Amino acid sequence: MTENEIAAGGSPLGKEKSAIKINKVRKVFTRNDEEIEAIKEVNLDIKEGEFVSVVGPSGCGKSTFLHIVGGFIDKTSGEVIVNGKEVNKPGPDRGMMFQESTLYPWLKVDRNVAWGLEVQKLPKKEIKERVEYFLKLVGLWEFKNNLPSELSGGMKQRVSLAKVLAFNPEVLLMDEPFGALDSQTREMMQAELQRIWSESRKSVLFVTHDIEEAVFLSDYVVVLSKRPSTVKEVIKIDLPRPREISIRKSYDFVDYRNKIWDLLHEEQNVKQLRGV
Ligand SMILES: Nc1ncnc2c1ncn2[C@@H]1O[C@H](COP(=O)(O)OP(=O)(O)OP(=O)(O)O)[C@@H](O)[C@H]1O
Repeated sequence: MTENEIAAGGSPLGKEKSAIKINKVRKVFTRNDEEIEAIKEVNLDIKEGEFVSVVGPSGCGKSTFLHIVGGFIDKTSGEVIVNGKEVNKPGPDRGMMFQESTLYPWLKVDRNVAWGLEVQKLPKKEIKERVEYFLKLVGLWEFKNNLPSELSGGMKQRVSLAKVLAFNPEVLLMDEPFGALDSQTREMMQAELQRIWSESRKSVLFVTHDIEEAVFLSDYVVVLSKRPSTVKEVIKIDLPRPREISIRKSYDFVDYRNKIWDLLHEEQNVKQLRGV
């Protein structure tokens, strides 16, 4: 995916397969007879295996956008296509992860990961294998018999990730998944997510407020404008992988960070001048 291709809403000649294609998505909320235009128009084409982050000024519509892709919020117009199929409701092809863990407090870790698979009535042997594989992948197999209340915030989010991956979704949609964690745990989780992503090679759409998190994890960072949002710029993050935590100190990393910071602050300044 190149910047021009994304800006143009896709790569007509591209050989790589699209994982998530967003065509002219617009969203207007209605509250007390008042219309609130959250998203003016977003076009994106995320190829299979890409990690794409979305950043933008507070309230610009990032979560709304991700929830539209997840099928949890109806769009006003436009099209969302995941692996060739138009989506209008939640489905197992899209695994969603939120800021707060969605684990059941009364179920042990392994049962939490198994729960959705049991609902889907998968064979017992397959459930057992998937639970073991994904708990090992997130490094928490030895905590399989613990309750969520016995885990730290970072561990809970790793279990949540194992739970989502166990469904084998085609794409992962992540809404500030590390937003509630302290900065050190957050850095550790970012490194973990990079490792897990490189092993699973899922396509990821990741919403964050944290510019460094976006640069560290992503192939592309999509910068949204202030509300009603449009795609202001798409930045290709051309840093080698795997990325060590120390890459944050490199000249190139700081350069990407500053560029995105400037783009976001241009948006915020316009807002302040207007007194909004
Ligand atoms: N259900 C709703 N009804 C009416 N307006 C809504 C609804 N949900 C969101 N909005 C509005 O849409 C806009 C975008 O909200 P959204 O939460 O998507 O932004 P965001 O970029 O994720 O915000 P933040 O960065 O603060 O988390 C906001 O103005 C918000 O008030």
